[in-house]
Amino acid sequence: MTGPFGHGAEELHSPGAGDVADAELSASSTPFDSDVEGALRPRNLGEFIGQETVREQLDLVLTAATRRGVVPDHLLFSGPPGLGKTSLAMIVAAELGGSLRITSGPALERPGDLAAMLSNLIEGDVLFIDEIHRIARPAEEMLYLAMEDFRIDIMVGKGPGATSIPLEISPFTLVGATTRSGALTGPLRDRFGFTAHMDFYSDADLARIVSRAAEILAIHVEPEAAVEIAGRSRGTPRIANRLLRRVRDFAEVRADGRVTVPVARAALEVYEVDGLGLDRLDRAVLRALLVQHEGGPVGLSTLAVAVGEESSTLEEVCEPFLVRAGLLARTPRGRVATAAAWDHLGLRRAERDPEEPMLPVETETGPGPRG
Ligand SMILES: Nc1ncnc2c1ncn2[C@@H]1O[C@H](COP(=O)(O)OP(=O)(O)OP(=O)(O)O)[C@@H](O)[C@H]1O
Ligand SMILES: [Mg+2]
Repeated sequence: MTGPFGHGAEELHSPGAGDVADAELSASSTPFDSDVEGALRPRNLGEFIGQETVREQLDLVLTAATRRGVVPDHLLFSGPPGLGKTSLAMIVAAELGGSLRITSGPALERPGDLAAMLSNLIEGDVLFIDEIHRIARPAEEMLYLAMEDFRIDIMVGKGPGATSIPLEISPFTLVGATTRSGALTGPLRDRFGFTAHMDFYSDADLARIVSRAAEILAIHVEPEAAVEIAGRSRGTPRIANRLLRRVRDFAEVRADGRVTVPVARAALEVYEVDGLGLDRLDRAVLRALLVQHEGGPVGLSTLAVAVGEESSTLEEVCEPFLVRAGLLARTPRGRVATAAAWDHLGLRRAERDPEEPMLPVETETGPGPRG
């Protein structure tokens, strides 16, 4: 079917857009995972476990606005993947009784895409923009006016004859989520009235999350086994829920279906999740750092090439946890491994002449890091 919008629709499938979709698939979860994730999402602030500070602050913002009868300020949730940003956005809409419109930075390539969403909002709606740091510049500029004055300017025509028509939009609350708040421009960041910095969860909170998920999925998990799974979940609820499902598979196929500590341990060994919760990619990164680069310092992009991953995946997914676990440090000269990293992989640093300069690091695959 070809119509006046045929061309526009084709633009959506430009190679660039395809790359984005692929990157998203590999960086987050498979469609099947997200189905189950939906069932496990906390539905209100009371069900949301952990992040006490964020919960208290958010509760105040929402309660105060509701009492005054106004729409709450725009909210920004920042933190590594899987910590509950999308869940919190859904909770905000539920607590306010408005409906939730979901989009993402990469989907808002042209300002027209955003204008369509904004002009369809009704008062009290929550507009959720995931990965807001990836929004294209023209759409971002439209957002400034929309966030501040609940107004957008629609451009009509092209060239010198173009005019802009102001359009009122209904008061709404924008909820932005980002894994890289540092990548947000100053003007955009300044327009949020509240920023929630989500931190990794404690093992105790993760154990509660595992037990809650086990109950919803009707899996028998002993309390100590929940603690065992929690300890290997890299401080991340999404990983805790995923490990629980893999442990359940193992328990059903190789045991009597009940998850005990020995069952959990054996299962996690099969899935190559080690005692600290490092997975295959985390270990590959550490190994490249230790073996190929003698513990660093080495640039992030060099490490990414060594393990065949995108730099952004390393930076947003692996690195925050490796730093938190005390295995990796960031220095102005690059990433360095800590003593704990050598111990964890059971490797020993080669004896070296202390006078010998640390850089540049040459590897058998070619010259060392550039830039
Ligand atoms: N505080 C919590 N209590 C219980 N379950 C949680 C909590 N936070 C997250 N989860 C679970 O973890 C899953 C992932 O959370 P969510 O999708 O909200 O993360 P996210 O921060 O949006 O991740 P991404 O950056 O990858 O989009 C949810 O499906 C939910 O089941
Ligand atoms: Mg999300």
